[in-house]
Amino acid sequence: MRRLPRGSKIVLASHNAGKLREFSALLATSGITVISAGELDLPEPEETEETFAGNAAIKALAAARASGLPALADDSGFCVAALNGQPGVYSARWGGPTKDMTIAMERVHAETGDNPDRRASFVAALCLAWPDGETRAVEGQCHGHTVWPPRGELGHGYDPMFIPEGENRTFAEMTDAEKNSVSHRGRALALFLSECVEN
Ligand SMILES: O=c1nc[nH]c2c1ncn2[C@H]1C[C@H](O)[C@@H](COP(=O)(O)OP(=O)(O)OP(=O)(O)O)O1
Ligand SMILES: [Mg+2]
Repeated sequence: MRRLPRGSKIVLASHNAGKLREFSALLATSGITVISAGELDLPEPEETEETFAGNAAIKALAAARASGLPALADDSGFCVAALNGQPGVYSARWGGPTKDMTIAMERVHAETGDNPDRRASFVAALCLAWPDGETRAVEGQCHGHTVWPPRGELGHGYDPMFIPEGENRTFAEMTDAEKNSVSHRGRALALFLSECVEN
């Protein structure tokens, strides 16, 4: 399996500002230079797969082919036990056409109702794609539980309604560095750096 040389320039195949901010902090000391899909004006492909890994591959391959550079995509979501793992790969779509995360959190709350099972987790699948079509995937998870009402102004997405195991603050009450040290994305990226980048 091909590894990414240290010093590589890659495309971060995401249009999500919150993810991009977390990735730039996580990659700051890696020696990898990143340019975002937005900076290259790359389109957002349709996420037609039923799995995080499948959708991450769609996004990474589209960006790698369009840019001629290796591309790293993140497909992630919020999986609520009381909702049989929903919204899952539909997490962004639960926010409607404008991806309004207040609407998405309210829908999770409404559909959970008075179910006492508050377990939830975040999942992030990362896919590195090369312009010739080779791909490499890793996954990270972060388990915890939901709270209502939402708390905190930091973070993004469903962060204000999620408390990771061993914490009493929501992700939106933690700094990026604190969140990255335990999050699904932080864990997936640590695996990516150890398995997919030359050391
Ligand atoms: O750390 C997180 N903290 C809170 N919420 C999160 C997180 N990670 C993913 N999420 C939510 C946001 C979005 O509703 C969905 C991802 O959807 P997903 O398609 O992967 O991303 P996206 O459409 O926002 O941007 P893009 O596809 O361009 O990367 O899960
Ligand atoms: Mg998306």
